[in-house]
Amino acid sequence: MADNDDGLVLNFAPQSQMGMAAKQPDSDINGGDGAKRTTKTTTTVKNGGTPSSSSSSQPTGGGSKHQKHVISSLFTRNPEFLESTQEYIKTKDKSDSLGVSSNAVIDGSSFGGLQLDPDLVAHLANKLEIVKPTSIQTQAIPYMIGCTSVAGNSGGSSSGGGDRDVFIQAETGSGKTLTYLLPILHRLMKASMVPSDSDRETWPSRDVGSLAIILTPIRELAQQTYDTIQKLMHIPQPKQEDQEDGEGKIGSSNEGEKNMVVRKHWVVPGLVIGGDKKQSEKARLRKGITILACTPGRLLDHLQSTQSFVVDNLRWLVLDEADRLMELGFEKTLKSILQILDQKAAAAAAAAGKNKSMKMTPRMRECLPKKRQIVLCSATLPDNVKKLADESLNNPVLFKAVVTTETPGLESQIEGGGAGDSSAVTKYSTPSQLEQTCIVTPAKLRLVTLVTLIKNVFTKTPDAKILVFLSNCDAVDYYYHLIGMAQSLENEAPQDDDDDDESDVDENPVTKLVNQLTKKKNPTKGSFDKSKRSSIATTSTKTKTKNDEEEEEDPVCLPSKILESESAKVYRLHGSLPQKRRTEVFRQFSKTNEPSILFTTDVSARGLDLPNVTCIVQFDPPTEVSDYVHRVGRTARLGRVGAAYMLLLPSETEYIRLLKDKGVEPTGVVSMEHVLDPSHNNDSSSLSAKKKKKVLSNRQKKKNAWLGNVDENENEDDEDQVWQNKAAELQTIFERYVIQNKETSTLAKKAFMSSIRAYATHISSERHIFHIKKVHLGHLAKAFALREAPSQLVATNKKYVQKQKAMNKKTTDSKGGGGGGNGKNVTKKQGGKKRVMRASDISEFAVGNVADWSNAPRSKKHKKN
Ligand SMILES: Nc1ncnc2c1ncn2[C@@H]1O[C@H](COP(=O)(O)OP(=O)(O)OP(=O)(O)O)[C@@H](O)[C@H]1O
Repeated sequence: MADNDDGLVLNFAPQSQMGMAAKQPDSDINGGDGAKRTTKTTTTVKNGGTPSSSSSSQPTGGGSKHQKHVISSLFTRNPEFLESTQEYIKTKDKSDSLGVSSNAVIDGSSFGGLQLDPDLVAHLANKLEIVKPTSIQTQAIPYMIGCTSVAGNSGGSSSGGGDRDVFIQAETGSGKTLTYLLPILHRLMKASMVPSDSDRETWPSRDVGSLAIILTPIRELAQQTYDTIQKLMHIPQPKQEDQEDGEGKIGSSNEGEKNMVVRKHWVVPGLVIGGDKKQSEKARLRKGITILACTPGRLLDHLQSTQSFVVDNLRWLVLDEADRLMELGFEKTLKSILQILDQKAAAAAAAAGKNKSMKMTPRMRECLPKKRQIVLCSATLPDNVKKLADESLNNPVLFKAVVTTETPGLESQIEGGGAGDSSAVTKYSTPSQLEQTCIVTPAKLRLVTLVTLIKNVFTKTPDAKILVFLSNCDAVDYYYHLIGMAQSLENEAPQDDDDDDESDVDENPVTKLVNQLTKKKNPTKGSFDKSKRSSIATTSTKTKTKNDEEEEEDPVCLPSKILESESAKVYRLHGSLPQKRRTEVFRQFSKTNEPSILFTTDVSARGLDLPNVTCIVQFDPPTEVSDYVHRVGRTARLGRVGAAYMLLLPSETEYIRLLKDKGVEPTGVVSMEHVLDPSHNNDSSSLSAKKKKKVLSNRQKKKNAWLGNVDENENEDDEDQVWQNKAAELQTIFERYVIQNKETSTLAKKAFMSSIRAYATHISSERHIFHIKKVHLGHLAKAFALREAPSQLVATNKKYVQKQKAMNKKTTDSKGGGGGGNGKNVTKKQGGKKRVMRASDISEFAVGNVADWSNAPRSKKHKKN
């Protein structure tokens, strides 16, 4: 254990008085030149342990002026971040942009004006309170329902457009789902019209099979789309006598629709996602699902194995979050899906040519697209999607609500079927009313900054709903437990207090805390033990018995005791949870109006429309800028306000420039003091001034310390002392909780290692910013409330690597060197040797070579070796 990072460092004397226990500066791997070196350390107290005596001649209780300077090691040896010297903090002027909402509905417009079916318009207004369209809806809906053609269109239908493939590109929360769903429903409604005196046999039926497939990369998104379709489908069927009053369809001004009635019972929505019972899905597909929401893997499975799944007449294939669906992992599945759909369509067309019925009524042929239309939909348009447009789409037309590229005329390039200039810089756009702040915080302070930030949000908005994005499932599990279970000392049950008197003498909160910690005789006792866990669970489906206590099902959420918001609930959502639990969490977090935090991976980054999310926190930066756009897009939806925070290490601040290059401009960049120090909470400018002054006087203070002089900036230091003590106290609570709870300690180590692995997965163009060698692993351990030096973790990791190697060998042997399962094996060259990583080694969205990070220098000694 490297003790330099392991505990509270209490500073009672100038360095001139320091003895052997004085800290040596860490190796320069952390933060380079900017690393701040402490000069006042004399006594090290390991959290939860006994103060280790140093050679300091100073007593540990009150007395000299310097004795009240208690600086936690949290605040020493951190790399500097001086806001005023960073040119990229000149962010856009808030007052210029934040007032205008770029993804809101358009005043003075209406869905009726878009030529949508009047019943549908009435239903939207009366039941769903959707009256005015957004910009992207105004642009794309008229074309997709076949009312308008596109200038220069050579491939549109005779009905004036609507049949070409479509790309819908607009900001997050701008209503893209309704943009493609409303035209589909409108055309299905039209296809449902039959002459009022017609025979039942001539009515459209479910036998026609699936006419629209909506493909999404994530199950929750498929579920959400399915729910939306269901809501839209609840259009009341007009009474027959009303429809047959001689005027035909109510509200229709179309001559051809006179004496027609709507028979829409055959339009049935369905959902097919992995993790559900396949047999029941098969049964539903056999009966006929007209609009199917699904995920790629399960769709391909049914296309290959469910004979009764009819897709011969498919008219719409919507790829929601198209860029994600085209990424590695989905690309192959998607290609296979397209191949099968093409084969089936060709076979059906040939059969129809031989006079075999395709179960399409004449009205269907008239109202639906003449052939399958592919609709690609996303807030981001990277190059791989342009490539897809070039290769697979039918003369596509692009509808976009924002400028996405610097290259003028991209729209026409896509319309013409070209992939565009691959050298063009892809530009993204985030809602203009979204407040985006980057918080630069040293690795050691990441945890306390996160928790204090959450507390600050709850203070400002007591019923806030917060999403915290992490890079991997293990980190989600860990922080969910930590924030959900740890509690402050005041909330703790009284302990044995044999020697209480001593602790009351010292008024310093940190010392008091340390004294309390050293009193613990049995570390497994206390308020954090396992048995307590069940008692604070809010929702548990199982009745607890003695025997099954160990296996007790996890609750859906935990009531946090650490967040100073009495009723704050902590949730978690990631791809390794059972599907039932995922659905439960998604639904509960969606509908809750209580203050809540959802710890999640990128599984929640795209498409999810979680109502009233106040704020997004990116604790781990995303691995691509497009992911940043989607993550922050979970708030500030449809013209509402929202805030997004991203924590960056001082060594990562260049990422802000990279964001700017891609069109994403944070509205503020601040250091962690802005969060931790309450006096700065609402005034970032004063922070800069204060910070600047502080850094400038740093040398002088060091000098004073060496000379044993009284510091002139003492008052300012006292102010800092308060919030620094508070932060240290918070850190200690977490560290103690981890130490006392074996289960959490294991989770913490797992989370640490998975996070390091995930760090290695940043795309190559970002790797110079997010390079593991720039991260001080000892400092980073603090962010996981771990006091163990990484060397201990490395030992664990070595075992892990060996185990994985053995497993890989087994897999390679048994499969004759081939890849396994759905995932791809990644071959990495290491030290001249090839090492195969199985896809199963990799946490969700957290691919990386386990061995990479252990090669990073961890200490001077290690570096030398
Ligand atoms: N015209 C409208 N009027 C009122 N509400 C609308 C309108 N259009 C969409 N909505 C609602 O706005 C919310 C956001 O819509 P949606 O999820 O389709 O956004 P999106 O553009 O697909 O976002 P993302 O890119 O994050 O997937 C939904 O709750 C939807 O029902």
